[in-house]
Order: sequence, then structure tokens, then C-alpha cells
Amino acid sequence: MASHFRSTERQGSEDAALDAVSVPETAPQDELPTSEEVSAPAAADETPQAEEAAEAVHVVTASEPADSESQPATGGSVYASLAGDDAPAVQRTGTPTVSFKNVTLIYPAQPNKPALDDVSLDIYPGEFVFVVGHSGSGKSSLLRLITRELKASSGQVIVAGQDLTKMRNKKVPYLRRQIGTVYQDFKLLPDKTVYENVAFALECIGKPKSVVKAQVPEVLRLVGLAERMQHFPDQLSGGEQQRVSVARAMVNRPPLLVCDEPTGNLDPAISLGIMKLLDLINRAGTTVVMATHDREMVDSMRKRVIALEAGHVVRDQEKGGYGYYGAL
Ligand SMILES: Nc1ncnc2c1ncn2[C@@H]1O[C@H](COP(=O)(O)OP(=O)(O)OP(=O)(O)O)[C@@H](O)[C@H]1O
Repeated sequence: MASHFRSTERQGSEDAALDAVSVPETAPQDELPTSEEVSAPAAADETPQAEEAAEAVHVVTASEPADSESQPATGGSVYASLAGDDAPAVQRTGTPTVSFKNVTLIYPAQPNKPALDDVSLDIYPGEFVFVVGHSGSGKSSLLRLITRELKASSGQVIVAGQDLTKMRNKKVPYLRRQIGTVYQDFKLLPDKTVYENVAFALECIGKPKSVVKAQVPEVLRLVGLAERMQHFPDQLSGGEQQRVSVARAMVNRPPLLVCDEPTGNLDPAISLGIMKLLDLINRAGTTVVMATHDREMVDSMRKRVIALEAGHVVRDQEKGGYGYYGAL
């Protein structure tokens, strides 16, 4: 396939144990953003061009009202500066990075209420996709199917050209090396320094010391934490801790980054810095799939939005807005 994914067939013997530190070996991306670009979340005061005319709804399957309710409230939004049109358009051709084909997920504890019900979608290399919806609509479940933390009850989940519903468990760690993951609660190891937390991700997959020494400082510079390498997580702010977890997810330059509410614990100004980082990582070629409740962010960014409701995709919209989901 055209993506940067490696085959899971050619793996070493090492076995990465922790999902949160699962990082891939991938083709290098040579245009990662600089720390200067990502470390200073400046206040954004520009208003983006109206983009409604350019919106292209390519799937609307159910009850979500027309997107008129979610027009961008970007004037004054701290995210407005990221909503420019200068990102290269993603060609939705070739092999999708992620493909769901009629996927249903039923948790044993809720046999009569599928968490996801007949979900089909394709995410192509280089896309940035927000996954939105009410609490309980299935966002985390969808992400956990991509990382094979969960296995679909029926249908196919294909990531990197591999059918995860058929993948043997012993191959899962190798899949996860190709997917960076960022969570709301950072999942940092409290007894390790910033440097050690990021290095650990590489050590887990058997990378030689020389690689660790080269790549860890580089990625910490990228996220603007070069000066904090020897700090412990509890000496950092929430935003800085999340930068560490982004660095850890990106240290081996995965082609796919899966983020579950990465800004959920952060205030808007700090979230902007994280969002800026993810946006620049995406512009350097990484596919990003991000579940979020952050209405302002989604409305401002005008990325592709997949909306879930009770396990169904009810909206899949290019340059979409958040939509009405009441109090979440
Ligand atoms: N481990 C589990 N066992 C049983 N049911 C579960 C489990 N995890 C999630 N569910 C159910 O699956 C549905 C989807 O949950 P999921 O966590 O994917 O939603 P979500 O949109 O991510 O919610 P939130 O925004 O609150 O994180 C919900 O009805 C939830 O109760």
C-alpha cells in the first residue's frame, strides 16, 4: 500500500508490552515541524475565510441535522489561526490507512446494545479526522478497534492493509508499533524523567542506544521540551505532560496517530499548543484520528468530522463542524 506502514511479518523478537508506548518503525518523515513552530501557542485573532461553500458532505446516514447549526464560531477562537486553507488537500485514493467495513462491536456486558453498529468508513493517508459525538456514542470504541485493543464482533477493520479481525494476537504488538497513541490522561511513567519516558518507547521495541540517543532529543525539541528532558512528570504542567506523550507517540515517526481526547484535561490556551503540534505533525504526513468533545476546536479547525450517535455514523463531513450534541 501507499502508506508508510511496515508489514507485521518482518518483526524482531522484542515484544512491546505497553500500548501507550507502542510506536512504529516507519519510513522517515523529513518535514517534521520545528520546536519554534509548535512550542508557543500564540493567541489567535484572525478570522478564517468562510468555508461553508466548500463543504462536501460525503456521507450522511441518519438523524444529524444539517450542519447549519455548526457553522464556525471561529472569530476570536484560539484555534482560528490553525484553520487556514494552506494544508495540502488529501487525495482520497489508493489504499485507505484505516478501513471499517460494516463493523459492529458488542461488549459482552451489553449484548443488546452494540457500541458500534454497522459502521463503514475509510480514512486515507495524510487525513486529519475528528471523531465527535455524545458521551457513549462509540468514539473510544472506534479508536480501540483501530489499535486492536478491541476486536470487532462482525465486519472488517483493516489497518495498514491488514484485517485486524483476523490478526493473530501475537502480531498485535507489531501493529501497535505503527500507531502512535495519545490519551487524555497522558499515561506517563511517574518515576521516569521526560527523556526516559520517551526513550522507553524505543527501548521496548529493542532500538539500539545510538538510535535512542539520536531520536529522543530530536523529538523533544520538536515538542518544545528540550529544556525539560531531566524533569519528572510531576514537575511539568498538564500541557507539558501531554507534549511528552505526543513525543513518545511520535518518536519513531508512525504513519498513524490515534488520539483519544488529547486535550480533555487542558484549558483552551494549552490545548491550542497541543492542537498546533498535532496539526503540524499531520501536515508532515502523519494520518491523525482524534476523538474530542472540544466544540470550539472542531468548529475552528474545519477538518473532516465523523459524528457518531449510538454507535452509528450519522455524519461524515469534509471541513465539518462539531454539530449539536447538547451538554456532553
Ligand atoms: N468495557 C465495556 N463494557 C461494556 N460496555 C462498554 C464498555 N466500554 C464502553 N461500553 C459502552 O459502549 C458504548 C460506547 O462507549 P465509548 O466509550 O466508545 O463511547 P465514547 O463516545 O467514547 O464516550 P465518552 O465520550 O464518554 O468517552 C457505551 O454505551 C458504553 O457504555
